[in-house]
Amino acid sequence: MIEASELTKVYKTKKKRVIGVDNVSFKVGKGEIFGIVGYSGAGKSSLLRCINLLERPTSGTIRVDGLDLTKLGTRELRQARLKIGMIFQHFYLINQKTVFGNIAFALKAAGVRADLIPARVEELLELVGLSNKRNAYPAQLSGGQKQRVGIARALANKPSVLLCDEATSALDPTTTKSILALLKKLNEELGLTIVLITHEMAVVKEICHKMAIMQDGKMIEQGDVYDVFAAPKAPLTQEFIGDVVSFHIPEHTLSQFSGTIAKVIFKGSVAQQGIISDTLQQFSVKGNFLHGAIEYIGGRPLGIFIMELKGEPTAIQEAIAYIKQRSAEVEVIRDGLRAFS
Ligand SMILES: Nc1ncnc2c1ncn2[C@@H]1O[C@H](COP(=O)(O)OP(=O)(O)OP(=O)(O)O)[C@@H](O)[C@H]1O
Repeated sequence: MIEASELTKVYKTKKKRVIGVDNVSFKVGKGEIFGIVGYSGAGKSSLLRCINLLERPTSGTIRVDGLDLTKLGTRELRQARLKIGMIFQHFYLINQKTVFGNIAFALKAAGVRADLIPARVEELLELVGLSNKRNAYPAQLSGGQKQRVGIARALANKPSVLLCDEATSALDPTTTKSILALLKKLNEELGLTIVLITHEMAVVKEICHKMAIMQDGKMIEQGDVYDVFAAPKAPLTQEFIGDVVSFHIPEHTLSQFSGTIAKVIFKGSVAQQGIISDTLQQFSVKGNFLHGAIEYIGGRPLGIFIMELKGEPTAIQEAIAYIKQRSAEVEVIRDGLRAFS
């Protein structure tokens, strides 16, 4: 559906050369929601804008529905872009037009016959839950309602792809949830492929199937959201995940426990908790749960626990190795204190 290969975007100003996107490759399958996370300046907007060629990549290719957009002429590119909708953090609605007028404008601009426009606008208003606001002006709408107009406008020409540029960053948490729920509904009901950029990991956790982390123009890690949450590799990925799944135990609290402190992450089934207690019993290791939760990512449980393990050091090592074999990730945060004293 979307295939970016070795995309690079270099900005040249009079004084310097800035690499916005640095040799990035990724694929997004049809009907997937792909989230790109990174701090400000990481290159997210530049990359997103390369997908519909709002920014022309300096090198590399971008294929959407099999078409290499970098090879298209102006006319063909305009046609291809109709199949790639886009929404923005600041909505960019036309203030002088009503909600109806804003959506109708997108249809008119795409050359839709005038007599077909009203019915299609009504259909779109229904889809985004704004039928009762058709005659309102943007100034009379809340942020969430404005974004719904933005979404309706982006979907006017029945695109197969929707690009979301920090679409919920200007919204409060409750409104963010309702917009994310709408995007998910559109993804499921229309089979819409969505690429979103955000600095909020909660957005990715809420609706994305796949994700990537960007830093200094590069994609430093990518994969299924569940797998990345279960075993983040890059320190920046771990930092972002820590925003939504935090298991920080203060030093002074940890110092009250003398055993080995381990973080245990197990995937897929809540029942696996039993594996840990059975294993500890088998190896004569005592375990204390200090902190823990089961997070649901895309509906799949991911158990994350901080434990104190007490016993003979070799028994602890064996128990950890055994738990690892049984589908859990174990990271020793601190070795036992007394065991080594
Ligand atoms: N038009 C431009 N001219 C020169 N440099 C640019 C231009 N657009 C972006 N950049 C630079 O490219 C790099 C990536 O910027 P980009 O806006 O893509 O990052 P971002 O992750 O989207 O950040 P933000 O969330 O703040 O927009 C930055 O160093 C930025 O200054």
